[in-house]
Amino acid sequence: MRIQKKKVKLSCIKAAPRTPKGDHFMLDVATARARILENIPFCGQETTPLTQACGRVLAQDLPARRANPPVGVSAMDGYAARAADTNPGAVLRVVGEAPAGHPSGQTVQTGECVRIFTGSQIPDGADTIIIQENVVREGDRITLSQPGKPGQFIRARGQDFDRGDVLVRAGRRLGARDIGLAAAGGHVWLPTARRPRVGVLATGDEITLPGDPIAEDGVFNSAAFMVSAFLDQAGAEAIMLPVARDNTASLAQSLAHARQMDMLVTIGGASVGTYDLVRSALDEVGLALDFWKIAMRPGKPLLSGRLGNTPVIGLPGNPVAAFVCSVVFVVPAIQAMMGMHVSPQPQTEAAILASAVRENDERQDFLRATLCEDPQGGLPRVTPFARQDSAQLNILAQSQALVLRPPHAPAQDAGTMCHMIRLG
Ligand SMILES: Nc1nc2c(c(=O)[nH]1)N[C@H]1C(S)=C(S)[C@@H](COP(=O)(O)OP(=O)(O)OC[C@H]3O[C@@H](n4cnc5c(N)ncnc54)[C@H](O)[C@@H]3O)O[C@H]1N2
Ligand code: MOO
Repeated sequence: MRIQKKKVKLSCIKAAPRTPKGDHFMLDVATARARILENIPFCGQETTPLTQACGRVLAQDLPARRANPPVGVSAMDGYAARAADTNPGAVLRVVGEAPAGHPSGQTVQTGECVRIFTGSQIPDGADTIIIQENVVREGDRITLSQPGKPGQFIRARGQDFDRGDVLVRAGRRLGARDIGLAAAGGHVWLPTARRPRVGVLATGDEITLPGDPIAEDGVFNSAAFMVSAFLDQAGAEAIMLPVARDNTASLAQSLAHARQMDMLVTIGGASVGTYDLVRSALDEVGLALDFWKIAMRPGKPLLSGRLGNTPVIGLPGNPVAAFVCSVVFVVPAIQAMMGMHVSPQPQTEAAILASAVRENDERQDFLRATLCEDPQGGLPRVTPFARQDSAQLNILAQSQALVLRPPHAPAQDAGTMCHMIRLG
């Protein structure tokens, strides 16, 4: 299968949100995610050397260029013989030797054998391997103490895979084992999806680069570093843009380069304050807005749209909200852009609540939680942190899971089941 450049359904993107319900309307999380994913174009492919392909996404099915093993080979050090000759006590004549990589070229006749090693090609006529521990050798004779069964210790040609077999499917993010398999199949260059170039644009007058002099009320740019690291980890090439200030001129200057990116992610300035200007600045440069505001905590002022062909996701400025929205929306969008299969619903796991939770309001909650595996193999137990403020990075960093709570979920006691997303 070759990944086709996905036709973008531009019809879905209109100059105005598809939900003309006013600025108080919040789209549900599942619909927001599905709408982001349905408008993601494939980022294109390139050829990558095998040595640099780990972590990249395969863009075409990879057929084996030859069988593995390419010929029948021995799985042990010993003697290749005819099984019919190998009764215990039988004496065979050693007529040759076949080190791995040096086939003997002989045909084993009745009463004969060939000295053989692990990985050596099986000589014609032989159909069994007698391991060397089960023979006594004197000169060019061996005396057998064990019989040999046909096929014993022989790896048949193509036992692992045949020529033309698909080794790795398009859309798979390659791990070390896939690299080994591709190498075994004779590939040294792989067709991979390009790493999507994602512009990460933090905004705000208070936002300062770590290391720079900082005002008393200044805030270090944690969110852009965190989101960029997370996107790099997911296979993208995050490009951290200079921080835009809270004025339309600065935002317009930063957004001028956005169309050269495969995706633009803004951070902050997404809410309703006087200086939350990201949406209006994006409007100025021609954003086709799909939606703004979702029923999610953290993450309410999330924005999605398109600048020309470049998908734009506007993340809330609170760093925890920016990260959780990256888990639920941005990384899946990057994965879809690289041709990976992404489910419209976030992949969750069942877990047991280790502490009680309150009833929920209209926003779907993603509670930061610690996780404890059950040594008996039952469901893991999750404990949401008491403090769920979306500015608390320390708690986010200690979290191992996000516990999902649907809108209007009733209060739940400790010991009841819930669903969670495991954090890596
Ligand atoms: N009246 C209302 N106020 C707010 C609402 C609302 O619905 N009505 N929503 C709240 C929610 S929810 C969120 S989330 C925030 C998001 O606001 P913005 O996206 O406009 O973000 P900012 O105001 O720019 O920043 C919020 C907060 O995060 C800090 N920040 C911003 N960028 C970064 C960064 N790159 N690294 C670290 N920290 C960052 C910023 O200093 C603020 O403290 O709005 C609520 N308000
Ligand atoms: O998205 Mo906000 O972080 O709920 O505060």
